[in-house]
Amino acid sequence: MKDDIVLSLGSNIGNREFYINKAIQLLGNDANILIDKVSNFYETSPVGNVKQRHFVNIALKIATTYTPEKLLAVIHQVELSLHRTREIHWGPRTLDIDIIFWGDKKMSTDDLTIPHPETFNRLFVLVPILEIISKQFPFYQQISKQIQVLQKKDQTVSLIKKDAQPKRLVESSIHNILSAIGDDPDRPGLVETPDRVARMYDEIFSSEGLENFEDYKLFKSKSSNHSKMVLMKNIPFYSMCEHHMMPFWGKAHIAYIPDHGTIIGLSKIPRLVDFVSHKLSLQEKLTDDIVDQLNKILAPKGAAVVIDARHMCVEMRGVKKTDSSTRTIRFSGIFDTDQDLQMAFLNSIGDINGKSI
Ligand SMILES: Nc1ncnc2c1ncn2[C@@H]1O[C@H](COP(=O)(O)OP(=O)(O)OP(=O)(O)O)[C@@H](O)[C@H]1O
Ligand SMILES: Nc1nc2c(c(=O)[nH]1)N=C(CO)CN2
Repeated sequence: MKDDIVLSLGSNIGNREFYINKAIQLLGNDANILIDKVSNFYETSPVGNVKQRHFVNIALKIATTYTPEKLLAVIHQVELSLHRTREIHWGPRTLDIDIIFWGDKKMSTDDLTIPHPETFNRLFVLVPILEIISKQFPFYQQISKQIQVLQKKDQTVSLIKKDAQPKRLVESSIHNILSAIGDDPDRPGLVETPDRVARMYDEIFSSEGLENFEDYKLFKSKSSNHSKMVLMKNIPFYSMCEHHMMPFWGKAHIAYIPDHGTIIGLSKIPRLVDFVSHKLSLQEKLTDDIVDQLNKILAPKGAAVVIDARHMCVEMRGVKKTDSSTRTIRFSGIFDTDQDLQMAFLNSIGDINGKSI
């Protein structure tokens, strides 16, 4: 990991700051990528002939063990996860990531040109980059000179107030809530609470904005055993209900019948449960999400999910039914029609009378 690699990110559809933050998070989650510096966020006028909304742009300095081609593939995957489609050249997008510099490397293939060919025509690329590179960076002089040239043209690039960035928005909202409930957000016990809650939200809502579970590997097996039920039970999860933003938590029991010997790595099933539960949801929705994702990924002959959960919004407020638990069940494919299979699944997870978790 030696070259300073510089990326430019832009978004002009939906919640632009959210998409940019999510992309930073997804890139940072990759074990082969180290995020070294993140620039401020800028609102920029669209460059090119397409009439469209203003963009939010930032620059990242990263290090990676990937080759440029492999990094481009990872970038395309991140763009895809964030609903990026390629319709209009230079047109609106939820997210665009370009590789701008790779140290002082110059290369050009059918798929990749470094430095990015438009770099020195784009103020929205250069201004954020200048902020995160050192004076020793190979293109430093050229970048700062070209910024002065472009500033005389019609491209606008203005710093977005830090308060408009998602983490800051959560912090200021929590600060307001603390005041609104009659507490003093500035007392010693609470001064760090907004920052703590914002960081916690990053963790417990890490799947917000992501539709598809992608962290899995499928295997093909010829063994006839692999047409039998695969069942994983007692998978613990924590989620937050979308009605009250209060926790609900419990255990998921998941089974599927492989089709044509296609199976999924076992550790990926709990990861799938984490994926669907790390966003605002409902128990019913979580149950459906697990089945739907399994169907999408594996196309099994059938899938079955039982979730037993306790809900803070039922126990701590309103009806206050402490210790009550809720069971949701969903079958698909042959589980839907084969009652023997349903019973086999329910018997295997035990406790079909729904004893508390
Ligand atoms: N340095 C680079 N960084 C990212 N993509 C590049 C680069 N050089 C060439 N490409 C190629 O450009 C293709 C189109 O990229 P993309 O759809 O992001 O274009 P665009 O955003 O419309 O235009 P631009 O790349 O000028 O911002 C990519 O599939 C990739 O193969
Ligand atoms: N301001 C701004 N304009 C653009 C951008 C962008 O990210 N920011 N991206 C484009 C295509 O890559 C085309 N035009």
